[in-house]
Amino acid sequence: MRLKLNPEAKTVYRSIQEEIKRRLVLPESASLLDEFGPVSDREEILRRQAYFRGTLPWIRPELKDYLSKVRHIKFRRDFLHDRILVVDESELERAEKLGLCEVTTEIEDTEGYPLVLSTAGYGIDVELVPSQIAPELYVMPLWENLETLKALAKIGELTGRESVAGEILRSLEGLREVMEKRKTLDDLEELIVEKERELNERISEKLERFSLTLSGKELLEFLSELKVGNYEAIFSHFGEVEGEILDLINEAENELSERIGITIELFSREELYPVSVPPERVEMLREELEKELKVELYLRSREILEEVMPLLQRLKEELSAVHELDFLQAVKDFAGNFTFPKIHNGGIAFINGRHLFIENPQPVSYVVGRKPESFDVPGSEVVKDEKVVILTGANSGGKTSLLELITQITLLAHMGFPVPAEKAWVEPLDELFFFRRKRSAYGAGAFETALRSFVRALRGEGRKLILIDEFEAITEPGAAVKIIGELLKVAHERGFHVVIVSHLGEDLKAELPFARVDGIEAQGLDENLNLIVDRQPAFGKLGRSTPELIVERLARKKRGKEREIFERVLRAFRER
Ligand SMILES: Nc1ncnc2c1ncn2[C@@H]1O[C@H](COP(=O)(O)OP(=O)(O)OP(=O)(O)O)[C@@H](O)[C@H]1O
Repeated sequence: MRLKLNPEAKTVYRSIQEEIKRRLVLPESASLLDEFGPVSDREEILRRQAYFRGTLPWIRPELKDYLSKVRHIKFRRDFLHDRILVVDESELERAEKLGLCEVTTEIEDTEGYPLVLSTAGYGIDVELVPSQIAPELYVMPLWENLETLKALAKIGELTGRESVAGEILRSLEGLREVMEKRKTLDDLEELIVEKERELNERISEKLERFSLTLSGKELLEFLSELKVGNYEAIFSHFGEVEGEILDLINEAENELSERIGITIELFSREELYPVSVPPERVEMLREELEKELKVELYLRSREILEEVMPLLQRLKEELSAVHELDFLQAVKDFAGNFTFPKIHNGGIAFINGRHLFIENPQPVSYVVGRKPESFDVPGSEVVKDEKVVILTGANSGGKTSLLELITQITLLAHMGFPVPAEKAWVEPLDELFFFRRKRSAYGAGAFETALRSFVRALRGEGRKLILIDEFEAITEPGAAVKIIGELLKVAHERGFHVVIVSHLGEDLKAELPFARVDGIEAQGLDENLNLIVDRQPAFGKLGRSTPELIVERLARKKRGKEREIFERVLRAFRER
């Protein structure tokens, strides 16, 4: 059963959700939070508390960095055009149904396919299962998500639950060499152009040096040999250079071969300078390389998949568990130093509660309904398990904030979450109402609306907590006492718990003997007439109002006749 909330209580619930949501690192984890909506069922609350008690201690702050690196790994079925499967007539239908690649019974059809697989002994031997026909469909998504796998392995270490990712990563190492060659293939043209340029540079250097050595005495010899027609000597001179250039070309080709893993003759030997690679030769090389790599990638993938296949189910589970971990780290970050409330019987109480949205709030202790035995807050001796409480006090004393704090603690408790307090007791409710003061609403219309919502909260049965912020602001004080007084009597008769903020504490108290009046006490005013407030309400004690404090301050400050008048006004307050 869900805890019913009126619109303003719902708004508080949403702001709590937002606080937790903004701590998630993966947006998809948000759906988990929705499963923790407030419920009225005591068993369910206790079950959730047990769940958090069991899981939150495992959550470490470093987890967040690794969770943010996890991406969903998608394994997609695909039709692969680079392979053909040769099968026996009897298997044809089953093979085609797999829909992974072209299937045939004729060996002639395999022409032009880099990969020929067969269940009938005509190519690489396979069985009719996707993991043998298209192992790349499993292995490539893993390879493309190395970061995710590394993060999962680390998350496993951090949470003390060993991940299968480590083992998968070790198997995937077997793919590195092929993948590096593939990368070289992508950059093939660039690589060759670069080699060509480098080679031509070196040859041109050599030629330059050669022309220089020829410039002196040698040139004269050269000419004289030319005159007598001694061509052999001339050629041997040139031959030496030619040999050196060929050496350079071989060296460059060897380097390239090593990079791409096959032996090649790329550069033309006809024209030695400048050397160049004919484009058709680059194309041929590319095709040959591609074919080789396809086969290599297939074989490697198949080997790896054999090791990895039994781990994939666990991997999937770990990937979805990541969202749960993300949810838990957000809860821990939000509620790390909170406490689990005790399930209470009759009302709500907390010691040193801290408002969620006030920075460095003064902790406040409060009780509505049955006072727990260990509620040992100073001044609480006067508390008599009152279900209806009238909260009074100076302007800006923190009355609205206290109602908000009660709402926050109630909501979190019903979500099964820990609450921002040192100790807390919460009775599982059926309904929670929070009525804010409508600052801009005046006049009969606004009054009527407020009255109707209050009465709606009062009708019907169930365990209810009703929080009302200053109802009389929209009506005359005299009428307000009558209306509020009567409505609070109804609430009391029905056993509902109510906290109502009001400046009419004194008058209401006279009408309602069963109610408690608490006051947020201003301790005084500072020299700028700012209130010095103790946010902790005093139990069973009316809070002094701001005008009273101002009168008091003036009475203390002034002299003579003026002072006498101020003192008389002050006495009027005290005698009320
Ligand atoms: N426990 C607290 N610790 C620190 N600051 C607080 C606390 N409670 C309230 N305040 C601050 O005091 C200011 C006034 O609070 P709030 O509006 O709740 O007072 P109020 O009594 O409802 O005032 P009003 O009489 O105008 O309705 C706010 O700025 C709020 O942030």
